[in-house]
Amino acid sequence: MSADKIKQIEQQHMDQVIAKIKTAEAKNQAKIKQTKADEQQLQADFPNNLRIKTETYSGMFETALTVRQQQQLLNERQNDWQHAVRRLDILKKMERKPYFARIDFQESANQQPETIYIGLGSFADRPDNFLIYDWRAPISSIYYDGQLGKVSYQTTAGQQTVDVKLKRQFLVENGRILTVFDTDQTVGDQLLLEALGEKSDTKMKSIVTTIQKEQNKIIRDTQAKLLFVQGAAGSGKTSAVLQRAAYLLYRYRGNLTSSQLILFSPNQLFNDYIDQVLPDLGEQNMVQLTYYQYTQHRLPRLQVETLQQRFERQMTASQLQVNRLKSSLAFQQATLAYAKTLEISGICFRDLKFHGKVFFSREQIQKIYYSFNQNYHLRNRLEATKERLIRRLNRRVDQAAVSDEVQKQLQTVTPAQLAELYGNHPRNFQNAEQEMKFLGRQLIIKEYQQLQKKIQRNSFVNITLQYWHFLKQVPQLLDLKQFQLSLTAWQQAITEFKQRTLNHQILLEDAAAYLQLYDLIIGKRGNLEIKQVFIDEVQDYTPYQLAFIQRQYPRARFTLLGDLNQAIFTKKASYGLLDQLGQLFSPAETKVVQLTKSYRSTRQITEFSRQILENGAQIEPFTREGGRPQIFLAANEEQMLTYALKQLKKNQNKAKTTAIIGKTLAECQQVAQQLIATGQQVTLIKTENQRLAQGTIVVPAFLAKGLEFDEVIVWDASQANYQADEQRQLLYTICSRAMHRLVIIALKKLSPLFDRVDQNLYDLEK
Ligand SMILES: Nc1ncnc2c1ncn2[C@@H]1O[C@H](COP(=O)(O)OP(=O)(O)OP(=O)(O)O)[C@@H](O)[C@H]1O
Repeated sequence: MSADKIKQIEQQHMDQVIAKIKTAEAKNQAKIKQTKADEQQLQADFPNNLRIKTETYSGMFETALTVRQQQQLLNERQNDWQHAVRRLDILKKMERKPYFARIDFQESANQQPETIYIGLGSFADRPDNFLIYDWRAPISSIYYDGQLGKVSYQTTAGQQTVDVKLKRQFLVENGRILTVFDTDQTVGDQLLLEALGEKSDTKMKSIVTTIQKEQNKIIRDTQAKLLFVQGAAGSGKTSAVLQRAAYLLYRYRGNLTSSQLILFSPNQLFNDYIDQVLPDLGEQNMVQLTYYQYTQHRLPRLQVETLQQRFERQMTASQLQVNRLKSSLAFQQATLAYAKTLEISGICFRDLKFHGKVFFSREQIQKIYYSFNQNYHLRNRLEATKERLIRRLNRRVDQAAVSDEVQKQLQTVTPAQLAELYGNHPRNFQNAEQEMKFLGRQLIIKEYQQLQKKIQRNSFVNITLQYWHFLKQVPQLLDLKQFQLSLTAWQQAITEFKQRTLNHQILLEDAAAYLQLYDLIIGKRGNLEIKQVFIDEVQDYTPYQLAFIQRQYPRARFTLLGDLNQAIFTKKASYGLLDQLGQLFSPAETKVVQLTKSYRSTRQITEFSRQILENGAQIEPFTREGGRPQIFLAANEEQMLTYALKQLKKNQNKAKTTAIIGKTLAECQQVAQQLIATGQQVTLIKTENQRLAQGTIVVPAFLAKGLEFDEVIVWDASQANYQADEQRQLLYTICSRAMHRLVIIALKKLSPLFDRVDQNLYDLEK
């Protein structure tokens, strides 16, 4: 059959499906209206149906029951309504693009071939007559997994094998089929090529129509407790994990909701960049946060080191070793061991004060804390202490209530104040003494409530002092020599920690251990609700941080995605990460998937940037062609600027997004200023709380993580700026942000980190 004929027949089919989708939309709209009307009716009728009976206990019970029932009915209507609204949203999307693929297959030789169409959601015009299958349905897997011929897929009843006869892809716009590709005509990659050739956007798009086989494995895995994805820059890790979240929500519908998923992102800017993907797939967004946000939220009194501070912090050799120690699992083990010793002695408390005077001294509190027998562990020890403190507080309040001073004060209150003191309390006191005691208590209770809150919130635990005490114990708990550290160097680190806390500051590497110790002392239980934790750019987490996160979500399965070659914070230490993870998750329940093909950049850019790495050989470029990267060696700053302006002009004509990526924020501020002075429209991205913008942006490397741009101009990749070997991963990360064009500008002498790159892979201008 000719291609035109195929297209025509397929269009007819699509038209029929769209007509049915439209009918369903109308029905859905009616349903939305109906459920809303029902809800309003229910609300309006409520006062008529409700008979308030409060005279007797059973009457009150009956009233409460009616209110509960009403609430339940309302909730049901609300759910129906939300469900219908969401469904309508998907139908509207499907009306424009009902499906993107068709598969013909035979279950066995003597059975009729079947045809299915695959789209964003499933759609049936009658029960069991599916016109479209959800891309996440078990059968849809064969579209992503294999070529023609025998292909297996996983069903709830086990593995099933079918013979795939036809695999057809459609490029659709507004209900019109633009192109049809049959993958047996060796144009399987055509659709992918089209997708990758598109312009960059300030929002990430879903990859549902072109998920690759390896990515499909990540998306559909339901076995592993730890799924670790090591993938080259641009290999689709982030894309795959978002598709995975959508898949899991579908697969466990009814048992899993988006509020039970959590995603740790590298920075807030990135969070914003990816927040459309799940809604585009018809799912609600999950909680997205950064590790910094998590720790800062839990440490309101301290200023946790920001991304920029962390990136730009200069460390001496021994500070680097201290950092390595504080990042390690050995340090975590030391924290746990130290906490255990606190069951016997050594806990640090602070005085609880009232009106500036000591109310419970720390010695008193400590005495209570250690008065319980050895069966009391940290958690119940603290609980029991709090209980006793509250009891003592109550006794003191009772005493104060009948004191002469308070009783005298009572004589002076106005009738209105008196009425307030009585509140709703029935006035059936046994005697006048009881009544005066009650009123006295009411009068002073507010003042004491502050103290009570302090007790409830564990304010009497001096965690900073405790952590400092712990740091001092560390040489007894682990071998400093293993971290090439002398005792003096360690003591210096303790002094620095103390100095910082005096200024209310804490380093990110201290935050995990500090919180861990606090959690152990107060016996904080993990969040049992969360079922899936996703961590993107995991190479920038330390083993300690991962261990800490793992303890926060004890019931969750973990998907960790990263590229050890892009460790811009943890640098080479990240190469050992996988080994360390082996200590946190059982190897039997761990699955490691490698993604080696890089989709983001043109072949020329990937071939160039992988050579910056010492071990980049296994990164495979995707065959999308473009120009060779350009390197420009400028003699002075003026030339740098002129060259950059020339590049920007080219892109502005094509309405492309260009990112000028500098090493530090200071450098970026300077470049942006200079460009603006020449009349250029540029957006400087200074903090992670900004939004990405179209056009030209100037962004420091540490914020460009995970993002991509049509063109990247690396600002000043000179020897002066990128010299040390530990900058290699940073340079690779920056270069690999480019989708279509990569330009590198350097002042005077190019960074030696490019020495490894084959000179035929780029154009050099001077
Ligand atoms: N199967 C696919 N179909 C279409 N586009 C894809 C596919 N896989 C990846 N891409 C595209 O490649 C680009 C890079 O993907 P993504 O950002 O998910 O990669 P990554 O591995 O997280 O990269 P990095 O580590 O550099 O942050 C995106 O534009 C994405 O849309």
